Amino acid sequence: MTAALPPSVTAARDLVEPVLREAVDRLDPLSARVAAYHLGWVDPAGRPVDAGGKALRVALAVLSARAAGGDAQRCAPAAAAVELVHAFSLLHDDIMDGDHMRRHRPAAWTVFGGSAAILAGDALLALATELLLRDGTRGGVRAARRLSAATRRLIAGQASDLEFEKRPDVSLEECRQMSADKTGALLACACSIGATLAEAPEPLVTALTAFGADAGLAFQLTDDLLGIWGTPEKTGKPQMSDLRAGKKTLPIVAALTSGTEAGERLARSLVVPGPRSQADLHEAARLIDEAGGRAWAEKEAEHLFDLAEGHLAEARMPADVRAEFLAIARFITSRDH
Ligand SMILES: CC(C)=CCC/C(C)=C/CC/C(C)=C/COP(=O)(O)OP(=O)(O)O
Repeated sequence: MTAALPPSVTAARDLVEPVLREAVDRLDPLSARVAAYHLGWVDPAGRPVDAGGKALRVALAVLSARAAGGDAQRCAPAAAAVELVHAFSLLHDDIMDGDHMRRHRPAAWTVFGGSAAILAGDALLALATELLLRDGTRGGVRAARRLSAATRRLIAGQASDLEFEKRPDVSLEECRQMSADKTGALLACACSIGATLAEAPEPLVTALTAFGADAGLAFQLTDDLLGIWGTPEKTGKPQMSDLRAGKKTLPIVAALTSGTEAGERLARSLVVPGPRSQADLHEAARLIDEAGGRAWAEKEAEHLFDLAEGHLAEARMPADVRAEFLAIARFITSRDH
């Protein structure tokens, strides 16, 4: 069953959006225009719209402050910083992958051009650092260090993702590491940044980080599944673009390494050079399913949800905060967008 976006996400977005808007307003006019479009606040002509992302990382960051008994308002710049790193990564990812659609709209680079989109991404990354350094406490410095380390892992994961496109022999373990870096590291940082800022006891920060790492990998597995079998009307992105680009996502690698006849046939079809027809892509999706890649990914996402839940059970925090963390983790594994 598909879970709905939990209400805590909307409340956190309302808290953090003014901080994001104030930060983006300080950018040069071109970067500010591209960023406002990419963040879903305006249309290409600059008229106000409401077309943003799900704001999951913002919600997780605010929850992590509440888990530590910290002040949600004080955590808003840190939550905004995490969202800005996420926004930077999507802006650049669409350029690298040549993807034309993001969040049901033309990707920013198709509207403003690649150079302007690259600059806007760079500007968002710089803003993220500034926002974190505004909190001059020891917790603020630790939080800035953690976000910087997570950003380095996100970049390392993206580097592996690109490299794997050209390699037919990627192992499931390599693919898992790439996904943990590309997506899990920032989710883990979001889940612990508020507690880090509040200088919470180390066991709480460790448990929240572990929760976020497992939920983050489950997030990427679900994203990989939606990339093949999702509905573009819901995801806001074209179907099959990973397969078209030769990406080694987890369900694909699980199928390729399954030792099945379908996995062998999939491997042979993926090494054929040149553009793939819609029929070829549907056949590849069928082979992934037949080789067990889809079932494996669904089961693995469920297993990671259980692990994430276990980490939360170990941590001391108010019961309502735990319930809200779990609702987001449940959304992550059963979402359709
Ligand atoms: C350095 C670089 C270019 C890195 C790219 C890394 C990258 C694209 C990781 C994918 C993460 C992911 C699944 C995003 C969708 O998040 P979401 O569904 O929460 O997005 P939303 O904000 O649109 O809801």
